[in-house]
Amino acid sequence: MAPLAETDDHVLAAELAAAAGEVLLGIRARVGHADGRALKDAGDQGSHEFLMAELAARRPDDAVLSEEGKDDPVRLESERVWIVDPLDGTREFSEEGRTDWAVHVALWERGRLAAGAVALPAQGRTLHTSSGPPAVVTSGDGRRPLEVPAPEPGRLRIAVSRTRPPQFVQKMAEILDAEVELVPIGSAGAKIAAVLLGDVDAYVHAGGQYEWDNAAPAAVALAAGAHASRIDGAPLTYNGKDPLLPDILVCHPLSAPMVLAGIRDVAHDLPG
Ligand SMILES: Nc1ncnc2c1ncn2[C@@H]1O[C@H](COP(=O)(O)O)[C@@H](OP(=O)(O)O)[C@H]1O
Ligand SMILES: [Mg+2]
Repeated sequence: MAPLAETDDHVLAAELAAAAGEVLLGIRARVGHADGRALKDAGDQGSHEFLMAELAARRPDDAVLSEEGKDDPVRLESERVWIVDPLDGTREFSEEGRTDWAVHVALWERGRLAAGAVALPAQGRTLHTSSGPPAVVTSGDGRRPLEVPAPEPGRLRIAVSRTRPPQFVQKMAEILDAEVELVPIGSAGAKIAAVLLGDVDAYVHAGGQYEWDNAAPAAVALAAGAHASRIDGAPLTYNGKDPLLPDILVCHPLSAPMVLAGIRDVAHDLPG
């Protein structure tokens, strides 16, 4: 672990997410894909245990909210809470050859997301916040600043869940004043990374999700200059008593008014 990680939360988030990714790649190689359930369980557990041990050692005073851990109410009194999803896109992790799964490590501090990292181990890259350029992507080729690319006029590629796309999204695609393509991708982190890397233009999700599914990706997206909000346009808030955070929109700020208006026109069960 680089010495900087001892004082810099961005560096720690990035290093832990990438290192947990290495743990997961090792588990995938060792357990194999023959028994999908066994592989999913080994991945969830192995990455969770690694992250819990590292956070306990490196930030002993901070609270942790992990998808795989028991929710400790002490986090509601804490000023600093790490919100982690040890393996997002568990289903895709268990499918041979798929690269759309991620490790999420975010830090919530006094009401706001202070740092975040999304490792995409099978893609060999990690997107994370930084104290230099606000967001960066690191890979074998080094490190470069990350800025959400502007959309091509008249075209909108929207990433959606492979298994649980929002009910309204097809209808919305039909009414938007653009050529819309729906792109199924696994993992919230992988979908938001696809927006930030320019592979798609937006991510729309509704119907269920938890803080660990989107805290780290939202932290990176906001740092990269993207729009990230609830699907009614309200800000995303974290470390709630109930960690349910069922919907999210991430896109370039230029696309946000059109997509928010499209959602408003077709969705009848919006929150709030
Ligand atoms: N309707 C829903 N209710 C609860 N969680 C949901 C959900 N839709 C998606 N998720 C969670 O969001 C993550 C991304 O999902 P998807 O790939 O379908 O977009 C997954 O996390 P995990 O893989 O950590 O369980 C999944 O469980
Ligand atoms: Mg998840």
